Amino acid sequence: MEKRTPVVTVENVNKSFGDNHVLRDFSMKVEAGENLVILGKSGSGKSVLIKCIIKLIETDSGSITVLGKDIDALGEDELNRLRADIGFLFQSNALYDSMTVKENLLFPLRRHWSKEDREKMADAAILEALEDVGLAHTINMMPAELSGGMRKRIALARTLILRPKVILYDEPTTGLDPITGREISQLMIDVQKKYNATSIVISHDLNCIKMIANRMIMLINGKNYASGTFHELEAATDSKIKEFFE
Ligand SMILES: Nc1ncnc2c1ncn2[C@@H]1O[C@H](COP(=O)(O)OP(=O)(O)OP(=O)(O)O)[C@@H](O)[C@H]1O
Repeated sequence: MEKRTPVVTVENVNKSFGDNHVLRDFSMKVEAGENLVILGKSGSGKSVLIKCIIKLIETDSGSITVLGKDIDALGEDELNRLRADIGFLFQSNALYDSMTVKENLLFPLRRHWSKEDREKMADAAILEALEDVGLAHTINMMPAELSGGMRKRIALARTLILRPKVILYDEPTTGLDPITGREISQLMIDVQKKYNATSIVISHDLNCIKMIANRMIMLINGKNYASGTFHELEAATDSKIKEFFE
């Protein structure tokens, strides 16, 4: 895909829960190869927005196009195929505690690869994904035997195994110490370079954001309030933007 093609387009999206109007005519475009960070206060709707992008949550109005497909026009099978191209790294990692690292990585392949492909290629794919995150030696370990940073890496490896074109990260460094947070941020940069994936990252962590963001969007009062590079927004005089950097 050539540079500057929108990979995700969100147009005038509204989403309410009862009388809680979370997204208000929210619009954004994300271009191929970008590392876009969405910054907003707790409860501002960042998770709701990325869940709308993979249709885990239905919007009330507006449109969302991902990799050229209007997600509201897709049937269940097409939506599933599209979801294989979109990696979602949950804040909780969502690893299965009763499965080994290898079994955790096999899980998405069971859903999206044929039995024949799995028999031929799963072992090599699992090893490569683990090598990408520097954890090949943990292949037979259980998640409980790993540190928080290692679990985050395994969750990322499980996302990478399907070679997603778009990766959605929900607060990837929350709960990690600053050094581990930096390592994860560096890994996200490395992954973006290796696979030329497009990343949409929700984060409050200014150190992480400063490292990874090519561009940022401020989600304020349900709207795309401002967009720019870290340095542009850091230098903004608008009080609503300034408070994030203080
Ligand atoms: N399934 C749901 N049902 C009802 N309300 C919801 C649901 N999901 C989210 N909300 C509400 O939508 C608002 C935005 O939530 P969201 O999780 O997107 O916030 P956030 O910006 O990601 O916050 P944080 O940084 O704390 O994770 C909150 O008021 C939340 O209570």
